[in-house]
Amino acid sequence: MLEINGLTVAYGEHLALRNFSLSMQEGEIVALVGESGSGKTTAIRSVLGLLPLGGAVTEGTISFEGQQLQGLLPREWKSLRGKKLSMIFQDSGAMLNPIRTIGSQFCEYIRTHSSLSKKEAGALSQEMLERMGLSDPESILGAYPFQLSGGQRQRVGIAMAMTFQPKLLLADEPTSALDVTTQAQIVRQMLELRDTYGTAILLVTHNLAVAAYMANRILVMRNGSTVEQGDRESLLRSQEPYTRQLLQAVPDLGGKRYV
Ligand SMILES: Nc1ncnc2c1ncn2[C@@H]1O[C@H](COP(=O)(O)OP(=O)(O)OP(=O)(O)O)[C@@H](O)[C@H]1O
Repeated sequence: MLEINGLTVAYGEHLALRNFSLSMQEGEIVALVGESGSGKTTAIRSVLGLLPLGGAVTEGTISFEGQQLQGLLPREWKSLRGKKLSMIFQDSGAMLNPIRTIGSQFCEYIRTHSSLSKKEAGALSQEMLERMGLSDPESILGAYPFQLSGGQRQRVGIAMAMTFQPKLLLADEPTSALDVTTQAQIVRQMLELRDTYGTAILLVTHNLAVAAYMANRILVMRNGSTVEQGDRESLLRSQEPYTRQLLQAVPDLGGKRYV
C-alpha cells in the first residue's frame, strides 16, 4: 500500500534522511523510533508532501496505492490528504483555530472533503467524537480549544483524522504531550480504530513502550538511517548497542511495562 524506496531528504547540505526504505501493508502499524533529530518526522512529512521550507527529496521514490506521490499537482494532493491519507500531530490544539468552536471547525473540515450538508456533518462529527471515547460530545463541539484538556484536544484531532476512514494515518508523537494514563487510553483507541477501519498507521514516537505496544514492526532510526527493524520480540533480543540504549530508557505506559 505504501512503498518508500531509497528516500534521501536534504535540508540544504544536511542529509536528514539517507536511503530510507519502507513497505507497508493495509492495516499494518509501523513505528519509527530513535533519538531526537534521527529523521523520523522528516520521513513522515515526506510521505505527506509537506517538508518544511528548505527540505527536499533528493533521491528515491514514494508510492501510495500504486500512485507516485512526487510531482503530484496541488489538486491531486487535496483529494488524497485528509481522506485516504491523514495525519495527527503531537498537539492537535496547535492546528485548531483558538477563536472558533470545535464543532464549527470539525464541520468545516468534513464539508471541505465531502458534499455532506451542515446537519449531516454535525451528526458525523458527533459520532466520531463518541468513537474516540469522549463522553459528552455535544459540549465538546460547543467548546473552544482552550476549554479542553490536552487529552480531549488530541482525541478531537484523531477523530478528525479518522473521519474519512483513511487508508493510512501518519501519527507524529500523538501521545507524547499527555500524561501516562491518557497516553494508554489514546493508544488503545487508536488500535480500536485500526481494527474498525483497517487503517494502516505510520507512527513516530520517542517512546519505545508505545511502539512495542502498538506496532507490528519497529524501525530504529539514527542520524537519518535505519539502524535495524523487526517486531517487538526481535528488538527485545537485539544486540545492537543503540537499540539496547533505547530499551534501557523506556518509560512506563499507564503503570505497565510493555517492553
Ligand atoms: N526545517 C528544517 N531545516 C533544517 N534542518 C532541519 C529542519 N527540520 C529538521 N531538520 C534537521 O533534520 C534532521 C532530522 O530531523 P527530524 O525532525 O526529522 O528528526 P526527528 O527524529 O523527527 O526528531 P524529533 O524527535 O526531535 O522530532 C535533524 O538533524 C534536524 O536538525
